[in-house]
Amino acid sequence: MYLATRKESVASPFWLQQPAHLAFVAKQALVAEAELTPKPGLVDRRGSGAHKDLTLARMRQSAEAIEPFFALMAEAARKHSVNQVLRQELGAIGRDAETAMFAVTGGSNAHKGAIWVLGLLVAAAGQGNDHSPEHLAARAGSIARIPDIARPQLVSHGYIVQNRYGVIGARGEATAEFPHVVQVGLPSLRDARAAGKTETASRLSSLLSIMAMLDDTCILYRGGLAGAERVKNGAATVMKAGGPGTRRGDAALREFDHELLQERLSPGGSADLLAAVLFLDCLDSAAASIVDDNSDKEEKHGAD
Ligand SMILES: CC(C)(COP(=O)(O)OP(=O)(O)OC[C@H]1O[C@@H](n2cnc3c(N)ncnc32)[C@H](O[C@H]2O[C@H](COP(=O)(O)OP(=O)(O)OP(=O)(O)O)[C@@H](O)[C@H]2O)[C@@H]1O)[C@@H](O)C(=O)NCCC(=O)NCCS
Ligand SMILES: Nc1ncnc2[nH]cnc12
Repeated sequence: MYLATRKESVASPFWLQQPAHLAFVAKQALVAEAELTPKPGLVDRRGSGAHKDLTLARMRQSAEAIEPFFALMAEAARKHSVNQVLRQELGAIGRDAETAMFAVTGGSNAHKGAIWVLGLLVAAAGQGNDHSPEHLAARAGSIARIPDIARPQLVSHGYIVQNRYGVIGARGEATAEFPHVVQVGLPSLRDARAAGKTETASRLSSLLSIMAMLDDTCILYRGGLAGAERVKNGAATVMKAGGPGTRRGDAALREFDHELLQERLSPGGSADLLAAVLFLDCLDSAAASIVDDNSDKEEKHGAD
């Protein structure tokens, strides 16, 4: 049986490229991220983590509310090449999605970063039939590098932290073509699966690997440089202890979660990037399994 290898370019069938389908996969990635338990400092099935204004129900409502906007982004991307007109349309749709998110969450910021990250990846996926993670991240990066000329001058947490500490933040992650998604989170997810870990432990491993490396502006805003250093070290300690799904790794994870709750630190940026990992993994696996199925049929025909 022919198995597509990761380096090969796998053409996705047309239905995988449909805006509604891409939006559904993006929404599911957000719901899967929110439901993944136990995540350090974040909202999960156990409760609100280090947040006062977010709950799992609100995260789900937010994901539902922004799903139609992902479909509009994919639709816009089909109509244009990577150019300024597309960038403006995506920016306008993204801001409408933020408004819809704030409306259903009563003003809480559940998914602003995710609208940005997944919006760009959905747009990239809407533009063609190569759904390999590397290709989508590169195309999304080239959209993100086009200036958003209609952007209102907002003093966001990310803006404050970028000026204070010189980190690149959510915008820099995208313009650099999502290194923490493609080079850190996705390999970690797949390595953990290959090592026989459960899907939950594999997703948690992916999250912790990202947390150990990312300059998360949410952590920096609340905890400063010292807090950010403690979070990176804490996540690395869990991974060095064997990672989630091992006795020592789970014990280290419990301790780490406790520390984040005490210090009110929540890695929202890392959570968004985990959702991006799950989105890319789903598209890639779907395309690869379809190639696998078709090739199997071709082989049988050949043998007849
Ligand atoms: C380009 C934008 C991302 C705006 O950039 P800016 O730097 O101004 O960003 P912020 O408003 O601070 O939001 C960025 C969000 O991105 C997530 N994030 C953080 N660090 C990283 C990173 N290194 N890489 C990737 N992503 C990162 C994070 O989102 C999550 O955290 C949110 C909660 O954060 P915050 O509000 O700070 O914290 P609270 O707990 O609510 O506050 P307090 O309680 O402490 O007061 C949560 O939403 C998660 O999603 C950052 O918040 C982009 O948004 C933009 O330009 N949008 C305009 C529309 C557009 O063009 N859209 C494009 C569509 S394709
Ligand atoms: N699970 C989660 N908890 C808190 N903030 C988040 N931002 C994105 N996902 C999150």
